[in-house]
Amino acid sequence: MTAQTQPVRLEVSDLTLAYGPTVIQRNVSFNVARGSIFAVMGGSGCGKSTLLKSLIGLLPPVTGTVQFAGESYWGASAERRVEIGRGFGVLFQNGGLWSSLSVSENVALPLRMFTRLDEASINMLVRLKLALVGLGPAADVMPAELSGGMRKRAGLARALALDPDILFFDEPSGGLDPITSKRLDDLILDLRDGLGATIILVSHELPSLLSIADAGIFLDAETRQPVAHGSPRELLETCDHPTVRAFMNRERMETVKNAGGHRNGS
Ligand SMILES: Nc1ncnc2c1ncn2[C@@H]1O[C@H](COP(=O)(O)OP(=O)(O)OP(=O)(O)O)[C@@H](O)[C@H]1O
Repeated sequence: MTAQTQPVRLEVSDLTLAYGPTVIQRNVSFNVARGSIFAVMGGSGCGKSTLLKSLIGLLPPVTGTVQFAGESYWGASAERRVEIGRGFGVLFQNGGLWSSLSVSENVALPLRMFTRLDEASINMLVRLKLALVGLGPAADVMPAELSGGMRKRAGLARALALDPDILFFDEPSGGLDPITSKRLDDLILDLRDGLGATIILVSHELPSLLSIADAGIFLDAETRQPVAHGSPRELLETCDHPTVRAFMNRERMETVKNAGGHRNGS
């Protein structure tokens, strides 16, 4: 079964998002199929992170609905929203690690907070999650000692700690060199293909978008609404909206420029 024929995992209808009186986006509607990677695209400041916030419980929409597996998220009680949120795994832009905790303590944190597992079980799960992202040997390392790519992978291990139903990634490859970024993309594809994960991803890294996303939406900062729906490849090849074209061309130029750029370890 392809991603397109899978049941809908997330359904967003007619969202309006605002900070106080300032509307950031309106008329935002899309579906995400179970086991697919969905990209939220658009230029700087168009509202990608704001949309993500409204999906993970940090910003109530002004109007519209968000449904997970058919259940209205913002229509549910606060207690129920916490329960639904237990099924979310979130990877923040900089990895979002606690600097005073080692890598393994960071990954253990959600297990300690949200489960009644004993220490031995927590240790075993932490080892499993770190192995999954290739960070087994770095279990005792402090975040400050990690490279950018390792920090993202540690954040990913923590996002996976509670075996989430759905993963949200904010700029997973932002700030990484092309090789490290490609490794992270491969890891994200493994999560989809190996574990059947459903992933919502905010990104403006074109190579990454093209290689991993199955579908997506393009938000426009000027009109404050979505101007295109489709996979990044479809938008690149067929969309003639000027903002989308400008984004694709600019990101392509950036990619060419960065191809000879710096190389960090991962
Ligand atoms: N807490 C906030 N209060 C008021 N305005 C905000 C807040 N957070 C973001 N904004 C504004 O909302 C708009 C959208 O911001 P957002 O971070 O969602 O955009 P983005 O597309 O994720 O940008 P980028 O790609 O640069 O990260 C911007 O104009 C931003 O200044």
